[in-house]
Amino acid sequence: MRRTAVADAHAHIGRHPSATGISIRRTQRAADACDYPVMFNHATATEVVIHEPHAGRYALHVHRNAEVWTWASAIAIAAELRRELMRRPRARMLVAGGDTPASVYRALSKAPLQWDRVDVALVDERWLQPDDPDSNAWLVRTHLLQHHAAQARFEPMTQPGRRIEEAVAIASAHGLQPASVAVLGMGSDGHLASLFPRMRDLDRALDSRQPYVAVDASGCVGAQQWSRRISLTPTGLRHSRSRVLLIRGREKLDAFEYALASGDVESWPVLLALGDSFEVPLQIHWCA
Ligand SMILES: O=C(O)[C@H](O)[C@@H](O)[C@H](O)[C@H](O)COP(=O)(O)O
Repeated sequence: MRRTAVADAHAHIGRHPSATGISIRRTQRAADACDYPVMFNHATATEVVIHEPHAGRYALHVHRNAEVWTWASAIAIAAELRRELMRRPRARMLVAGGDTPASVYRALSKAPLQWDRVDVALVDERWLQPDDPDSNAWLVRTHLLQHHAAQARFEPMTQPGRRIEEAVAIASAHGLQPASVAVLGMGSDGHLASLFPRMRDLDRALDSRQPYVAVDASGCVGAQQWSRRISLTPTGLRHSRSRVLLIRGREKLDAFEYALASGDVESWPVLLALGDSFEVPLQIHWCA
């Protein structure tokens, strides 16, 4: 049976505990695990860094540059989908919006998978119609649902004439199905999906038993001009078998480290992706 890129990365590693208590694992040939048209020499391009106190909660894949980050992230996501398709008739994937994941989605769209057996849904959406270039649906259609991935089945949340309550109910009904992977983004303020630090609706979203809620992010800088949104909840995230967090830039890595140090979910909702209830660690892919 074919191994996943991430599994191979872990299988081929040599482990070097450092003086700081951070152990660094150097990957070798992780990209060989996937029959992608791999366009870079992946060997020794990536380090997996695990802060020991959080071992088992997350692994941080540090990539040498944006190209390696793009392809390694896409390969890791494709491997999750492939593994699911080997076991089940369909695979479900949740995807984030924002600017960061566009190149990963373009690379992923070329993965040789049976995309007609893949369902794609959003982690969150701004309350915009799907043909609005600022909507997350537009991002997904433009960058992910291309090439092979054009065969995937996409569930946009918004539609002309659909009220926000209906959109939430429909997304929540679909969101009860298990997803093989949730592709997540994070704002520099530590927001996850559309769960913003100290947002007025945050407690309700955190306590919700539904996979999605409508939120009012007025006053939250990270929400930019789109304060009305629909977001995945912690309940919704628990329906994903694996989580991949895509971040780039020193500012976001620093924010993540502040979040870990603080441990305060209301100030750093990204911590929800780490929760103790998950069976597999969060896989973070980062480059400068
Ligand atoms: O609709 C949104 O704004 C997003 O889904 C959001 O949660 C995003 O993932 C982060 O804000 C990161 O966005 P950037 O990649 O643009 O920094």
